[in-house]
Amino acid sequence: MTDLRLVVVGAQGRMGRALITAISEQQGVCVAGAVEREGAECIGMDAGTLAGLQPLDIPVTSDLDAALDTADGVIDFTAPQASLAFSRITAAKSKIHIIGTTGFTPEEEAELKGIAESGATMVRSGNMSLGVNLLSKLIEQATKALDADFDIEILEMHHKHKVDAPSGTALLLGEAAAQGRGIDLHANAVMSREGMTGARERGSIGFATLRGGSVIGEHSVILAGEGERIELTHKAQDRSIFARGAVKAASWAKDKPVGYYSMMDVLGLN
Ligand SMILES: NC(=O)C1=CN([C@@H]2O[C@H](COP(=O)(O)OP(=O)(O)OC[C@H]3O[C@@H](n4cnc5c(N)ncnc54)[C@H](OP(=O)(O)O)[C@@H]3O)[C@@H](O)[C@H]2O)C=CC1
Ligand SMILES: O=C(O)C1=N[C@H](C(=O)O)C[C@H](O)C1
Repeated sequence: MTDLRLVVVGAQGRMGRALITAISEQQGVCVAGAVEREGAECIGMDAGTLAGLQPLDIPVTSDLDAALDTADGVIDFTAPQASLAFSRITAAKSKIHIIGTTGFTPEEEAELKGIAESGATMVRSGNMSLGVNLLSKLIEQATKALDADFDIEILEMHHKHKVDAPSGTALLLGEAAAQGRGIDLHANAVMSREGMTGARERGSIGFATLRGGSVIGEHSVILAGEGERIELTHKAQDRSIFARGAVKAASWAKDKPVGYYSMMDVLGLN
């Protein structure tokens, strides 16, 4: 069987380089293209060299449209507006589009879903790791079993370069907690606290964000009751967990109909 041919967009980024490495290491897939923004200093450079590997004979370009002519799909960990622009291309060409980008507004998310349904086979998740997706299932079970006497608080820490908050993972875990409790996340979320906030509202879901250093990604969901506290935590130690998850999603998507899927679909956890 021929390899699944994948283009990495945002090739120069932290995740772009981890993706080139993960695709190169895995059987059944290959790097078919590497795309960066027009004018980026890495345009023309070899994708393998960019990722710190042996040369792959794939030069970085700024033209996703052309790169996709000889590829099956795209893996995209970039920025919300870039992912939206790329999705119009993947949908027009009926390709696989795996999106790890976070920080979409609810309106942008709805737009992305509509574009996917018009032609792409899209998998999008705020976290592509097996561990976080399994954790979200455990959180759903825990919040289903415990009533609102247990306060739900979600704490996350990431590296100093991260530009969106709360993280995509924190929101994903918040959705799982809300789902377990049978409530709407957005109606019950408290995204930050400052000053005379008043006492905590029963049934709300609180978020707290820390940023610093090189932390790859750490998330805790705390269920705080009277006299006891449960903490469910995931700590990412290497970006390869996200990259391997994204490659798995692309392989899974290969024979799936056009549509908008999540990592829970890929992992059979839905
Ligand atoms: N779902 C998951 O499992 C994970 C998600 N993420 C998410 O992935 C995204 C990227 O993270 P990270 O790699 O750390 O960020 P980086 O800033 O290191 O990388 C993003 C890359 O995308 C490029 N880019 C942005 N806009 C465009 C464009 N229009 N055309 C081409 N390239 C573009 C950037 O180029 P430039 O620098 O020129 O802007 C940069 O090279 C974030 O949203 C992050 O939250 C990260 C890890 C795991
Ligand atoms: O920006 C990052 O680095 C990460 N972003 C994702 C998120 O927003 O949750 C996933 C991971 O935690 C790393």
